[in-house]
Amino acid sequence: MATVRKALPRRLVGLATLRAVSTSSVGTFPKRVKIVEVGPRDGLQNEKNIVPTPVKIKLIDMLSEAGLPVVEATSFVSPKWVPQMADHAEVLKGIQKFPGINYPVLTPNFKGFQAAVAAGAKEVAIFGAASELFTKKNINCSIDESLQRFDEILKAARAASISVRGYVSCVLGCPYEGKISPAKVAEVTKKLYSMGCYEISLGDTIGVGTPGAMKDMLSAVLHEVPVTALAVHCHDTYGQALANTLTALQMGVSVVDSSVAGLGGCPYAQGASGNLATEDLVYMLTGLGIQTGVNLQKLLEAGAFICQALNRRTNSKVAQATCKL
Ligand SMILES: CC(C)(COP(=O)([O-])OP(=O)([O-])OC[C@H]1O[C@@H](n2cnc3c(N)ncnc32)[C@H](O)[C@@H]1OP(=O)([O-])[O-])[C@@H](O)C(=O)NCCC(=O)NCCSC(=O)C[C@@](C)(O)CC(=O)[O-]
Repeated sequence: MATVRKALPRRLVGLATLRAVSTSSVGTFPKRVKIVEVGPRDGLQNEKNIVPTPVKIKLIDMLSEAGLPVVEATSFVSPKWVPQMADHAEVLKGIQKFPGINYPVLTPNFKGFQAAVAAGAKEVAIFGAASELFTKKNINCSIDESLQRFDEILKAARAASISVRGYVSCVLGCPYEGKISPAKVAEVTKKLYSMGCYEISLGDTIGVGTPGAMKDMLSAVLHEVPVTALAVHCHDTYGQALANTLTALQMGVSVVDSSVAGLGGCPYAQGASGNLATEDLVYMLTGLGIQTGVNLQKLLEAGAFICQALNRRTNSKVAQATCKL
């Protein structure tokens, strides 16, 4: 009598069948991708209710346990502007610092930089934009003024041997100006690179981009800045984040920002939804045979932890498919 094989539970099929395949048929990809986990900062900064500091610390520790090489921990911004990040020093001091993992923090100005260094930051991130209006709304100055502030940070950081990452927001569209030209993105990115940022993350802040727009924008930026100094940071408002990221990988980018459980949004970009979910990114990269060093099971646990703490359903498709939340 033929044995009847029972179907695997649907929630297990994806993980059970997930295996690396040769990527030669789908294009050229980097062998390894560095994932910059932005959940504790970008993911939480927009939360209305203040998340208790011990929850933030536990989340970061769980993400470190999961093997993320970079976990953006918090922002040394004005608590009047972003109250959720007011506990920045306690968070940075309270987390376990795993060897080999970087914990950058956002610093909009010299005051924030000094506070970050005093709290033990070894890496900071400055954040500019390719849009005048967004820059004004987000950090209350013009693009030129922002670059002057960043230059001050970069000089002090160099003297203190602190690495500086840069962000350029609104690379595929702005909530206030609409269309942003790839040439403007390339110009601002080049300036941050020339000033000394070792890596520049190109942010689709409101998640309006499509793979074609990503290709056009990156092509312009790649004329000015080497691909090894670039990262992408895609919000998923229109469901394009994974496709846009894949396009960037095909163009040689090997650093990708993402947020556990797809949490996130910018307080000064209303309607923007969360980032690309880290779980979904790791699932895709594993399937492509691209190394990340991330333990997907532990990452799913970190996502379940923060969703429970926020009383929120996860935005990660992989987590939805594999967890009973
Ligand atoms: C830049 C400022 C401070 C200018 O804000 P301002 O009001 O022009 O600042 P100011 O220099 O006039 O100072 C006003 C008050 O803020 C204080 N202050 C001044 N600086 C700091 C500081 N660093 N830390 C703490 N306090 C600070 C300062 O001491 C003073 O206090 P008061 O005398 O009134 O008591 C403000 O606009 C700000 O904090 N903006 C941050 C906005 C933000 O965090 N946005 C989200 C991050 S960006 C993002 O999410 C996009 C990204 C990166 O993910 C990529 C993407 O998706 O595209």
